[in-house]
Amino acid sequence: MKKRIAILPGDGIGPEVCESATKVLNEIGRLYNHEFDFVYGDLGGVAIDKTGSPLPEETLSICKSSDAVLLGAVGGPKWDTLPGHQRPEQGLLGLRKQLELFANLRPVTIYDSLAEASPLKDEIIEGVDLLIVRELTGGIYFGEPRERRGEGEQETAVDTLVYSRQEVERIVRKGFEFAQERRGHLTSVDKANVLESSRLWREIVDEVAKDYPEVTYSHMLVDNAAMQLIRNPRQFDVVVTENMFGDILSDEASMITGSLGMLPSASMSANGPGLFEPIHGSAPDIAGKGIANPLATLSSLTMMLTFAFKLPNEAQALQEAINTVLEKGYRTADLTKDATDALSTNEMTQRVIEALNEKTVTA
Ligand SMILES: NC(=O)c1ccc[n+]([C@@H]2O[C@H](COP(=O)([O-])OP(=O)(O)OC[C@H]3O[C@@H](n4cnc5c(N)ncnc54)[C@H](O)[C@@H]3O)[C@@H](O)[C@H]2O)c1
Ligand SMILES: CC(C)[C@H](C(=O)O)[C@@H](O)C(=O)O
Ligand SMILES: [Mg+2]
Repeated sequence: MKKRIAILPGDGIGPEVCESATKVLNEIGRLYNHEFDFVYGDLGGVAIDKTGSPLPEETLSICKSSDAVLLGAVGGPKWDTLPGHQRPEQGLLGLRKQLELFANLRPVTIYDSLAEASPLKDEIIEGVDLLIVRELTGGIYFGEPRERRGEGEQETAVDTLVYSRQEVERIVRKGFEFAQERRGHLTSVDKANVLESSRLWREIVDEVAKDYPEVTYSHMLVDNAAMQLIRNPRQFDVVVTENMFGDILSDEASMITGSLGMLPSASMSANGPGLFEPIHGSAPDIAGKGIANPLATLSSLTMMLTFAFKLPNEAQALQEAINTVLEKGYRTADLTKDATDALSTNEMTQRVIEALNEKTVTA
């Protein structure tokens, strides 16, 4: 199989984790006889520095003409003082919007061998397997107007939270579809006790539910959901929620697994190329040190192999390789208290490549 993959390393640790991903993809290509062609594009701060824009036209066209997009991360202190609409993060938001990536899947799976890395007790995290389905192209991230008004004591700032019926319905359907394929339970998270947009969301969930009679579902307010994720994460199968709630809850949920460096994501449109990225950011505090955990990005590759390329065997092999390195006790610094034993990004990548080879040889 021949596939073209747009690689957008971005800023901070983005290039470090993307390098890990391209090495692993090359190895999968070699072992399973696929040709993965990489086309590189600039996004975020690096793109601002080169072109003045966080999302250059060329990057967009590279993505549109590829079979899948891999993204590292964007942003960092260097660009923090730019006005909102010129920031690196706007490049990512623009890309999501332009590629119509309305459905963001963030699976939270526990690795038994990593239990000690989680701040939660073993009996709370054991067996956790949930999927956050986050709406990605609407809500307060994109509503207009977004502006500052007035000056001095009179100054105000405005963000707008808008959802159309169509935007809500298509993501809620995704939530029900995934629940149907999984354990058959959907939790819809909103703030319907306060927000009008959440009341519309709730109505639509009740309507769409009629088309999925085999799925049980419930509504949960987002503040309670934040607490329940820590109290009893096993109660969740699929969580469907709007853009900002999904952003916050997924970072929180990553700590059930032990580290933000573990959580992958896939962003899907109705038909165009999907975008695959770790949920973490550019981690300026560790950028350039070669110590970032690449496993969130490598897990995002398993999602790419599954969803974009329909290569379940290769996806499974990579997932098993990740399991193997963790079972063998290999840890990057974010996953261990004993920093002297911590592996670098490159060493962890090499261990995954070795595990892939062991599996293929013994298969
Ligand atoms: N998708 C994205 O591109 C994305 C996502 C989130 C944040 N950001 C941006 O990243 C910048 C930094 O944001 P932040 O510090 O709030 O969040 P962050 O996710 O970059 O980092 C939060 C903490 O987690 C650690 N961490 C994150 N990923 C890690 C990894 N793979 N291995 C080990 N440790 C890891 C960091 O070192 C840091 O201590 C901001 O500009 C923000 O806007 C970008
Ligand atoms: C960088 C930022 C715009 C982004 C978001 O809020 O969606 C990030 O936090 C994420 O989770 O992908
Ligand atoms: Mg986030």
